[in-house]
Amino acid sequence: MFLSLDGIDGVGKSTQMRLLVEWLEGEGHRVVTCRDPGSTPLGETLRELLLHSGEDRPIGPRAEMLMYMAARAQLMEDVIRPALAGGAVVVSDRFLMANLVYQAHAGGLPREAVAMVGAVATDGVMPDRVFLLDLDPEAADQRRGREPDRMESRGAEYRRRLRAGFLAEAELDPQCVSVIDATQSIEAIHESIRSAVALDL
Ligand SMILES: Nc1ncnc2c1ncn2[C@@H]1O[C@H](COP(=O)(O)OP(=O)(O)O)[C@@H](O)[C@H]1O
Ligand SMILES: Cc1cn([C@H]2C[C@H](O)[C@@H](COP(=O)(O)OP(=O)(O)O)O2)c(=O)[nH]c1=O
Repeated sequence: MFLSLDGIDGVGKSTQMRLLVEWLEGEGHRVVTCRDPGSTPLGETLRELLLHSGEDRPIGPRAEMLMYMAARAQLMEDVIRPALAGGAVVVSDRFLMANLVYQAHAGGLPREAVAMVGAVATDGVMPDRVFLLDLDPEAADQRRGREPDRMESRGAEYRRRLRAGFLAEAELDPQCVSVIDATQSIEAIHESIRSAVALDL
């Protein structure tokens, strides 16, 4: 089974991922975790470039989209596909939905073009369930508690488009995407995620 968590920055993904993995392992499942972009040598290098490049190394919107896709393609080949083949539960911190939202809905690239590149990058392997943690961007900003990185410093309007983009993507695939009200307590959110996963397992 392949699960992913997504949503705007600071919404509580890492917190929920940790709790979900602890619970799954406690239930006796073998769990493989990853982060997108990242979790391979190429992916971590691309992540560093994507999140920490300064003005001396501009990254245009198309290059940015393709760099996220390249990181994901390597992640699929080296981590996700072998883990699924070996019977593990894969839990990914973000996946293709983030590309559709950050680079298409909020970033202005055509959604269908990004989706087509996504089909190549993932080789058609998609999460069985995506947990979308939904929160007002201002509330998420307050939770973050550190300096914004390159993606996080794009301003309030971009962040509002992100939230709307995530909700629009969720509406396109309500069977697969569970939208969770992230204003709830950490434990209440964990409980919703856990009960949905228990039904799927
Ligand atoms: N439901 C919640 N309510 C209040 N604070 C939360 C909640 N979930 C996470 N936090 C806090 O918000 C901050 C960001 O959470 P984190 O899991 O790192 O978010 P993300 O991985 O989405 O950036 C952390 O300090 C975390 O303890
Ligand atoms: C996967 C992905 C992430 N992103 C962005 C979202 C985040 O701002 C950033 C990295 O995500 P994340 O792992 O959430 O970083 P953090 O350590 O800040 O929690 O990259 C995209 O723009 N496109 C993508 O395809």
